[in-house]
Amino acid sequence: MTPLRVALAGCGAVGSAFLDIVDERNRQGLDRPIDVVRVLVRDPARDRGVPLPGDRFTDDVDAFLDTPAEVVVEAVGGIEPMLTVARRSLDRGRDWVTANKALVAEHGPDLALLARRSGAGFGTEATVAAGVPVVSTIRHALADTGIGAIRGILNGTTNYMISALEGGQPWEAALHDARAKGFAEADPSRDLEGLDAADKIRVLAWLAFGIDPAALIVDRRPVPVAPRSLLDDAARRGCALRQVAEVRRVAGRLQAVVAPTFVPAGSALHGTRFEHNLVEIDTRQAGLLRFSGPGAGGRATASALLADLLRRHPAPEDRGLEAPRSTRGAWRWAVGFDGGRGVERSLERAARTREVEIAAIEGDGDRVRADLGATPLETVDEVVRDVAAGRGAVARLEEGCALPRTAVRPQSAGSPFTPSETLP
Ligand SMILES: NC(=O)C1=CN([C@@H]2O[C@H](COP(=O)(O)OP(=O)(O)OC[C@H]3O[C@@H](n4cnc5c(N)ncnc54)[C@H](OP(=O)(O)O)[C@@H]3O)[C@@H](O)[C@H]2O)C=CC1
Ligand SMILES: N[C@@H](CC=O)C(=O)O
Repeated sequence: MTPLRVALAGCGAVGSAFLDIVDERNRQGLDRPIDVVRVLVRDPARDRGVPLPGDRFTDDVDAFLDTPAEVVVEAVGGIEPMLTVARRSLDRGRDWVTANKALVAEHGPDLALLARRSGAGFGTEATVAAGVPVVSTIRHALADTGIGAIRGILNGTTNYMISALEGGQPWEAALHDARAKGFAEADPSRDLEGLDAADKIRVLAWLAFGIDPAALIVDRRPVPVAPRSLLDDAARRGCALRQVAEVRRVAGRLQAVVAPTFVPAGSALHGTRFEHNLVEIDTRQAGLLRFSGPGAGGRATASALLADLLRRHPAPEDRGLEAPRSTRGAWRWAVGFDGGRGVERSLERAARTREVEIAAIEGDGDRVRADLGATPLETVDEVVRDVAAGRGAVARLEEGCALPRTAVRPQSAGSPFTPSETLP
């Protein structure tokens, strides 16, 4: 298969994670290989420990643009020189896939128009909420069905720092960690002052309401430095502090805000912690939709870049996986045993006696975890009793598919499992 040629702009937190993911994917050898033919950086001589030869790196924008590639992936940030690189790439009909929300918030509609004219793809999934697919949800899955409001936590760095402060970490140490983990912008004041979240809410407003994102005025309030006293105030009122971004239709107009906000304890906003993001979409037809997951970090963002890229250059339908001919081998009950010598062999024997299939088993003698095939609960109970009684092991039920009880068997007398922390 001819490889798909990609030119990558940027090899920081996001760009280097993109190279790692591409390398892992190429090694699996299942899909069309991706060849990253050029990487644009400021310092091409620096050893970055990435799976790509050093001679692919350049700081020369013209050399970067002149390298033949079907797709340009951008993970640099800021307006220039990336606006020029985007325009020139799209003009040439190259797909442009970007994580740069500042650029899309300022120039998204112009770039989308350029892409339409040249027939190039324009992928922006990675600009908002990193690994959480809200961009394509709003653009494609919801299309023009009607959105009343979008609200959520859109900045992983600020949320990470607030969570760290809640856990007793000093503010400066939290900032240090957020930078070290690759969450923060090159200038972290963009995170804390709400500029990053404002760019993201502008991008979402463009996609949801068709407004020029650059024209949307966002009422933006910075998170104060070391907001310990705000956290305490919030707690006294049964709330927690979060940086919340929102855009809402009000009387035929759009109102947008990014601000440190008291949110009720126990709410989804409160439950969103560390670098996770939450996006709530108030839809006219389907009610409130909620999306959450890692909203910052190299790998989560690179995953969104790769998804945009693969949407235009899909993998072949046949991935060499065989469709199962029966449901045998699919797990139905996950059980674990602690203690009791030889518990693994005892489990195998009990399963054989009761004609229960063991789909997978792993253990180290005294601790065993097994996936049992589709089996009525009372048979699972019997197997577990046999093992636990004979070996003195403690059994845990981790997960199971609640098949109906069989008519012929008596109801089990009490559960042989000890309560498991993995089940609510
Ligand atoms: N980090 C994250 O969690 C997320 C980031 N994003 C966005 O992704 C983009 C990249 O972020 P991130 O990887 O964190 O940033 P980094 O600061 O870690 O990396 C930026 C990269 O761009 C290169 N670069 C910077 N300026 C130039 C320039 N003028 N010419 C050529 N190369 C340049 C740098 O080169 P060098 O290495 O030589 O300095 C570096 O490799 C930004 O738009 C960001 O907002 C989006 C979602 C999440
Ligand atoms: N700095 C941003 C990175 C992702 O967009 C954030 O913290 O959310």
